[in-house]
Amino acid sequence: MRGGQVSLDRRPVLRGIDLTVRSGEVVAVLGANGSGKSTLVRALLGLTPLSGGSTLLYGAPPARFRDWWRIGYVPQRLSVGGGVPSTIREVVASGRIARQRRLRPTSAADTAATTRALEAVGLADRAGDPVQALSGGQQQRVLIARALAGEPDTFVMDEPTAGVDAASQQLLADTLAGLVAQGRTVVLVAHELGPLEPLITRAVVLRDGCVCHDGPPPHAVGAHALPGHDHVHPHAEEPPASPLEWRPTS
Ligand SMILES: Nc1ncnc2c1ncn2[C@@H]1O[C@H](COP(=O)(O)OP(=O)(O)OP(=O)(O)O)[C@@H](O)[C@H]1O
Repeated sequence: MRGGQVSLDRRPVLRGIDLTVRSGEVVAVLGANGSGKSTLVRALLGLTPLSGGSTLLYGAPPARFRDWWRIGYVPQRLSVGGGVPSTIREVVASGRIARQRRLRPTSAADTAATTRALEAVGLADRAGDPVQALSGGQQQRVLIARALAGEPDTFVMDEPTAGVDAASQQLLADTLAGLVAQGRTVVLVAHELGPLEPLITRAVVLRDGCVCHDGPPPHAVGAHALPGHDHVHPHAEEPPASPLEWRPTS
């Protein structure tokens, strides 16, 4: 992103962000409530339009980007509205869509990747359950599994551990560690890094829509010690984001 600006309700939310994420980096986007973290990751992916500046995905503007399978996006919340019941496996399997050719049936590779993803988040034994019946933390794990199932090159995760129990956070950290060792790239929004902290190679801290720190994370201090940290609590009143809004455009 170069000079990225976003205004929401005519209020500037991002005020000129320069950010280049390189292959293999594990970037934590940190900052106080309302500093613009979620807006930044959405704008990086073209989900929220820029009012100024530009953003490129693997060299292409989002409108012309075609290789959506390369990016696994974990939004902040799962929306299960619409009255159509989905099982955990169905939601996780939808992470394969960007890899599938139109009208091509599900392959053995799709099924195997979905099963691996379910195992990686500890939900394999509940694969047939409706997602509507899950707690917030369990739904978050479904969203993580959906991204894992797509076997992307880059993971973009908006608070992947919010509301997730300690054992599942450790499971995610172990899974991500393996993927990072294989050269995958990770950008994640976090308030508490927890078990993810050792993986982080770079911290980008936002304050009022500007980057106020960009560099190595201070070790063994956690997100709370970073400049600009003034977070109080995660999003209880916010409406859920739709998991279906992110679609490959090709
Ligand atoms: N759809 C919207 N319309 C208007 N304003 C919005 C919208 N979404 C976010 N905002 C505002 O933009 C600012 C940045 O929001 P954003 O969700 O990006 O912050 P954040 O750093 O992710 O916060 P949090 O830590 O609470 O998740 C906030 O002031 C928020 O109220």
